[in-house]
Amino acid sequence: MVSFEEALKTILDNVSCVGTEQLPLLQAVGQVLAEDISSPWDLPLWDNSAMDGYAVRSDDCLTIPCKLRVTGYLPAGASAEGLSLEAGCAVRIMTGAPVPAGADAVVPVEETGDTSGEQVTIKETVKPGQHIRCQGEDIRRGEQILKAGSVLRPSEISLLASCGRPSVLVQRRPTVAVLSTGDELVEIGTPPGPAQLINSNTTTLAAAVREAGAVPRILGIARDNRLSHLEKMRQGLQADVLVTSAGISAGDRDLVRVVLEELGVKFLFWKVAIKPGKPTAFGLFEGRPVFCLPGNPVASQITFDQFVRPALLRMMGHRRILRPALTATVQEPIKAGSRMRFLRVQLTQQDGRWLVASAGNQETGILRTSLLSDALALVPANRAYASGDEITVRLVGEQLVEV
Ligand SMILES: Nc1nc2c(c(=O)[nH]1)N[C@H]1C(S)=C(S)[C@@H](COP(=O)(O)OP(=O)(O)OC[C@H]3O[C@@H](n4cnc5c(N)ncnc54)[C@H](O)[C@@H]3O)O[C@H]1N2
Ligand code: MOO
Repeated sequence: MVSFEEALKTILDNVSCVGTEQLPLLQAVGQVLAEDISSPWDLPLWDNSAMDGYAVRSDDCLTIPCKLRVTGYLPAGASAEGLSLEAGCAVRIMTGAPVPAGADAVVPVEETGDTSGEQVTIKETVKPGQHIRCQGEDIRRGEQILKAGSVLRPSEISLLASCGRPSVLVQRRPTVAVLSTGDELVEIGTPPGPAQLINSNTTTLAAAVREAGAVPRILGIARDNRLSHLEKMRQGLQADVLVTSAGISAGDRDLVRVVLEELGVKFLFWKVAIKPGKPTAFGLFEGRPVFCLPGNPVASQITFDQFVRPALLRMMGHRRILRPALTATVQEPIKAGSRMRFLRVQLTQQDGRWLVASAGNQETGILRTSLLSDALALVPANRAYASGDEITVRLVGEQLVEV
């Protein structure tokens, strides 16, 4: 049996990006850039006004107040070509409009008076260069603005759009086949009969695949016989990644590993010293990862989050692949166990410290506890904690703050 750390390392050492694709900007949000980007032009493209007001020559405004003659009007979108500001003159200008030749400052309208006629009074001191956004002050033409490996957030998209890029080369999202196994399962929509239960793991795992940014392919249910497993798994092995649920422990009908081996999957481990999630297996089929997760819904969710999610993120080119961890203070004693454990916990903040408390019954059949938890506490094997001890917790889900 491998340790949690060994299992994660084995997985991460054996996965890599699956290829690139050219995508329109909007479809590329959240993906990882696969090319370096240089700007084709200066940004700003030309000197422009940062305020609604008057373009002036600062030398004309050495004595305050002063009066200038208004000789033009430049709304955003108007061209300043051929326009040159004479001494003693001002041009009415709007935010974003090009600054006319000769002007070296913009005076916001609030700092002016007597603006009705052909004159304007400048009421405040004018510094050369004020309220002018200079050509190229942000980015120079030819300058590298984004490196391959950058994650495309709205701020990266903003730069790409400003550079006139309609599409970009990004790391492709892997396809992930999701297969549940078991004779006891019925699909959502069919009321479960005696000894039957709803196949919830398929939808849960597909949702987690989508949340990670990859593309789920639902294969349905493989029944507990070799032929059914063979048929579904052949399909599943065509995807970039195969994730199976259940049928991987010691039961008489636990066929997953045997059939995958028959199809050519080479397993690198098939048990991990963690609770929940001991019967987790990982293998490769023609270099593509195959994850076999335990059937217990909580175990399958936790093992997906700890093993499959980081692997998918790495396959999409992300460098940040682990959920954030923090140190929290234990409020109730935690007993030692023989395997490393993931406890579903709640976090609260007090006097700048994080306090951690169990989110409820930790049995792997209990779904409610997951709903109530906002982190997983990582309890090493054979380690007990007393109240007041510090423990590492890993946040689950997106952590936002309420208003
Ligand atoms: N002798 C041993 N028995 C078990 C061991 C062991 O090491 N030795 N490990 C236990 C642990 S821990 C777990 S976890 C389970 C996992 O076993 P499997 O992955 O083989 O899963 P199953 O036995 O087929 O099912 C477990 C449980 O989950 C329910 N299930 C299965 N599929 C789904 C689904 N798609 N949606 C919702 N629920 C599902 C299933 O009905 C069972 O209740 O094995 C222990 N036993
Ligand atoms: O360790 Mo099994 O993975 O829950 O309950």
